Amino acid sequence: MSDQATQVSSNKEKVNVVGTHLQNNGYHDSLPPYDSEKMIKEFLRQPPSKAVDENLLEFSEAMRTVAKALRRVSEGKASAQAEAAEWKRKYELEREKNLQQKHKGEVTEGLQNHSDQENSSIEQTDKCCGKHGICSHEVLRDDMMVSKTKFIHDLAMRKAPFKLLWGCNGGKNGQHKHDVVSFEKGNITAAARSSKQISLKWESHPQTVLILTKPNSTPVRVLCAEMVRWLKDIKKIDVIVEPRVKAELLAENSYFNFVQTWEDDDEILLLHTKVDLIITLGGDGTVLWAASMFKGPVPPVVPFSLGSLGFMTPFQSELYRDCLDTILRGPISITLRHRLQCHVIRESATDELDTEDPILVLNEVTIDRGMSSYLTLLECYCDNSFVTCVQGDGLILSTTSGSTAYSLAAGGSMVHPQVPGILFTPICPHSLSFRPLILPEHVTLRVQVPFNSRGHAWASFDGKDRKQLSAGDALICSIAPWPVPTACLVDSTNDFLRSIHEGLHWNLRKPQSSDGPRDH
Ligand SMILES: NC(=O)c1ccc[n+]([C@@H]2O[C@H](COP(=O)([O-])OP(=O)(O)OC[C@H]3O[C@@H](n4cnc5c(N)ncnc54)[C@H](O)[C@@H]3O)[C@@H](O)[C@H]2O)c1
Ligand SMILES: Nc1ncnc2c1ncn2[C@@H]1O[C@H](COP(=O)(O)OP(=O)(O)OP(=O)(O)O)[C@@H](O)[C@H]1O
Repeated sequence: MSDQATQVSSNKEKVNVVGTHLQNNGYHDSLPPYDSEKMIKEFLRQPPSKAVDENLLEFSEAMRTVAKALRRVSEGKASAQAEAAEWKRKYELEREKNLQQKHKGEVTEGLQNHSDQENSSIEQTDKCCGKHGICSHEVLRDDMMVSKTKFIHDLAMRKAPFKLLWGCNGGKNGQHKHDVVSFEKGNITAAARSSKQISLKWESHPQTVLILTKPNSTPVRVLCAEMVRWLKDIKKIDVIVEPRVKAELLAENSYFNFVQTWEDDDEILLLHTKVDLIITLGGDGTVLWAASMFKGPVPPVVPFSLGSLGFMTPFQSELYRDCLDTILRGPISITLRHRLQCHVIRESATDELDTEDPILVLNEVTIDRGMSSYLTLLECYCDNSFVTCVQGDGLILSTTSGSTAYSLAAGGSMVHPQVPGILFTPICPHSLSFRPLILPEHVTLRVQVPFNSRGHAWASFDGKDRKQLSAGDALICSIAPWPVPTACLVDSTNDFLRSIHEGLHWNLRKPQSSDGPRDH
């Protein structure tokens, strides 16, 4: 189209818009018959009418006001939803705490004759938390859930208690540091952070291990059978496996009759009350699988590598005896991997708390266009502020552990898993300036499919469990109160750097030789 033709066409659109507006406002008589090509050309040849210009200005001002009002309404809704999610999270934490206290009461009452050692370890824990306030007992203590029946109560009593300690450099007597910022004589100084390497110290011997395995793999099946024998015969440890694995073991040999499993999926909800340690045999997907089985607190995970990349699986399967010996003795360095807690809120929900069951992800939640060939349109809010509208293939909300997975492939940064934060990474955005963001861990994010979206969006959780999001549906996402503690081979930092060097060959380049030109 020539420039002139383009100009005429755009003028025609302008006249149509103005014409409609003026007509709607009762200006019938002053209007040119805007459906006639000839009259339009005539109209355009006339010098601009002051009345039309003023009306156009008034009209665009009105549109801007409407847009602002709509944005304010959306932000208000986002804020209300974020607040509701936050209250729900606080309520869940408070409930857990109360249950734990109630349980502690029951334990003390029922165990007056219990060994002094056991009682003193509980006291020590209270001291630790009370004194330093940052010990993770509140979240991770193994006996935290209430046992309503004697059965569960007994199981919980068999769990090996442990302590989590922050490594401190320079702190006197292992004193933990609280202040992030100190204020002395008007000078603001960042105090040394206490969140160094976390170590886990058993207070009694672990007694029960849950082994989770990648399906359909002969090496995994062979190793699993060998490990179960070793744990039972040499270490005298009880073993729990999935029903599928128990069937495989029994098909091999009736010796494995002692291995425990569950019959009903509801029993999975109570596993954390009796499992001291989880062992995974597989790749990163098996660690994700293990995490997904625990909707609340997660026992420490020891991931053995029987996959291809193994970002979260630092332990070599051939050396399992030495590794497990060290881990069962303790103390062990662990990485507390944060998870995201995701709620889908349907447009049809009657109130903001009327959500589907929350889903916890260790890597990421992805909202994409699924089978749709249209651009995804997603409105994003952070707490009560509008972030942006995503127009592209979708959006990834990732944990820092997931930063080396899908988010990395979509151009996000790699982040040390111990850094608390949420990665906001677009997938193929149709915009040149949409760079990925990293947001602080305390925010609540809301991603909504607006009513003018051309298609549905699809949310998937650690690459699984796809849910359709229709216009008006929203996904609310915040850091979950229950991290996944994974055992380190060396420590968090060493393991992370090793995984990006070995897994991704990060910044691998042939070294340049020293011969050739030099600065003098
Ligand atoms: N384009 C992509 O890179 C892409 C696409 C879809 C899914 N994924 C990832 O796959 C994950 C699901 O894993 P799966 O094993 O069940 O599926 P899968 O069997 O398809 O394996 C996906 C690959 O991602 C790797 N991976 C998983 N978590 C990782 C992590 N935290 N850091 C580095 N690499 C990681 C695995 O080692 C594996 O090689 C999803 O959470 C998502 O992050 C990646
Ligand atoms: N116990 C399990 N039950 C059902 N599915 C599982 C189980 N463990 C793992 N999976 C699934 O099997 C798939 C492959 O597992 P995993 O990623 O551990 O092995 P891999 O693909 O061989 O290794 P890598 O991811 O390192 O390439 C994943 O999608 C995971 O969700």
